[in-house]
Amino acid sequence: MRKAWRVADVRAAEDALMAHLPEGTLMQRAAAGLARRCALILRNVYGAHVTLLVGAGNNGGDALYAGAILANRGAAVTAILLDPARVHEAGLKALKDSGGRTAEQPPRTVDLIIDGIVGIGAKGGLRSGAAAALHKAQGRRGRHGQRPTIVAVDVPSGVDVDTGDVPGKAVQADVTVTFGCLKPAHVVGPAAPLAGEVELVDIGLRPWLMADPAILVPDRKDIVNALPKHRPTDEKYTRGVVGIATGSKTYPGAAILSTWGALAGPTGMVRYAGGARQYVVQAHPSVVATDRITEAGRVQAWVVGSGLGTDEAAATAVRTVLASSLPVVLDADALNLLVDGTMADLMRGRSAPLVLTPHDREFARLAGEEPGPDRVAAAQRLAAHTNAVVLLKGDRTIVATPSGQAYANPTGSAALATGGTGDVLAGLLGSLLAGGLRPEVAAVTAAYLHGLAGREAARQGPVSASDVAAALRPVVNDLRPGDQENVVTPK
Ligand SMILES: NC(=O)C1=CN([C@@H]2O[C@H](COP(=O)(O)OP(=O)(O)OC[C@H]3O[C@@H](n4cnc5c(N)ncnc54)[C@H](OP(=O)(O)O)[C@@H]3O)[C@@H](O)[C@H]2O)[C@@H](O)CC1
Ligand SMILES: Nc1ncnc2c1ncn2[C@@H]1O[C@H](COP(=O)(O)OP(=O)(O)O)[C@@H](O)[C@H]1O
Ligand SMILES: [K+]
Repeated sequence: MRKAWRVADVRAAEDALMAHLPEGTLMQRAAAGLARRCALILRNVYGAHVTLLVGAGNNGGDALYAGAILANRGAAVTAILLDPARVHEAGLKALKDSGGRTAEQPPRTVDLIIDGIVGIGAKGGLRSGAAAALHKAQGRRGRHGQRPTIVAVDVPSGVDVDTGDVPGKAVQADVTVTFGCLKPAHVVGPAAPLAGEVELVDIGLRPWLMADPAILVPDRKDIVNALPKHRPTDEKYTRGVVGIATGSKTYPGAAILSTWGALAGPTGMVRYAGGARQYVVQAHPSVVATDRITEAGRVQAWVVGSGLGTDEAAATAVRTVLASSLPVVLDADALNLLVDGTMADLMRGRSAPLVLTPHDREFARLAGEEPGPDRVAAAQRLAAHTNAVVLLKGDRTIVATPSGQAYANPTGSAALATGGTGDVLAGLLGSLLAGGLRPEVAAVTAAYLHGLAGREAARQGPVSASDVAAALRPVVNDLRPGDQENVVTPK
């Protein structure tokens, strides 16, 4: 897992580390890493035109020192000081001593813009002076007529570092060079795509980060490790059976899509219970279908939700699974049935895992408030309140546990923003739960695989939820560890 820490924890670690180092050491390390990445982007540093946007804090200091390193290597470096009365003096001196200069306007040629406007000290969106300087520099062209590359120092300026919110104007970076550790803005919210490619420079901070990370971000290895391995002795029941109670005669599509998602998961069998049974069996002959949950036979987890409606029969279905001692996923209509609070005790009193998968509007109905700018905190609050793992859907889907752990999914794809893809996700998630994964691991794994499937489907053209469902199986297969086989060695 990659990890992101909040600003207060970063500052505490920096203070602790700096107490052991000569003054300025951390900034020198940061600037060296920043300059190294800029040089790689420029390829020929000699003769390159670099413009620094320099704010009044240490973020500007980093930019000035990196500018000095590039100037020493023969780049023409121009610093635009956004607040000339408050500038990192030692950094400015270093730049000037290396042949760099200051100016009020960016020069005619700009190959590279270094955004040192503001870092972890940010408050609100870009201020007007900074936004104007950025706009001008971005309008220039490089030596070869190309648009300037933008490298953000630590974070793209203008974002809320702790939440990933973008409250106003902000820098859209090609590359962000960050120091010591990732921060939430690199991995969640609308800020994350503004960072472009994120490079983490080691400045020796990690041993001093005492606080727990605010957010975990799974990578491919985590998902490979999470996926169950089939044993040679497995049969369908030992692999787990997932029960799907979604869709209805009116909405059979939801049932077909969620069973499709479930079929891509690790379970040995998928049971369906509900009004769309005929359609489901037609689409997926391996599914064993009944009309009602109580008739379905044994399963190891239930998915109840989308397309079910919110009538008394639907409410009974939700109550039945909540009263069981099985892991449960509640999605879509099932979430709306929780809103009036009549099932609150049943829900909070469960000891078996429960995963809620709201999108923003479902979240607002359920929580009584919009997720707002801090989606991680919002998901954590709902998770604590409901005693459930909450998977808050979005372009960077968040998973939060009742104990306050939060994960951000890195694989989201706008291709998923199409009707029915949530049904596919819920089915897959149910299969992972029935396969024995802990609820937060199942949720994180499902979101990750679902995002990859969206990307894969998008390679073939416009995406529908069926395409995402069809793409899931090869995606899962690609990440699933090889099954144990009985290998017979010839004599
Ligand atoms: N600490 C360390 O050891 C290390 C720290 N390092 C570096 O220091 C950075 C943190 O530096 P920092 O604490 O000086 O704050 P910083 O991000 O420069 O911002 C403060 C300035 O920004 C201004 N400003 C605020 N909001 C704004 C906005 N929306 N738009 C425009 N301007 C805005 C604010 O103005 P004010 O509110 O005071 O008027 C003030 O002038 C960190 O991100 C990393 O790069 C590295 O060298 C590694 C070692
Ligand atoms: N812009 C986006 N980028 C990445 N993923 C997205 C985006 N928009 C939606 N998604 C994903 O698509 C799915 C949509 O689910 P949902 O809103 O329940 O739709 P439906 O109810 O139509 O199935 C979620 O997994 C969500 O995270
Ligand atoms: K910055």
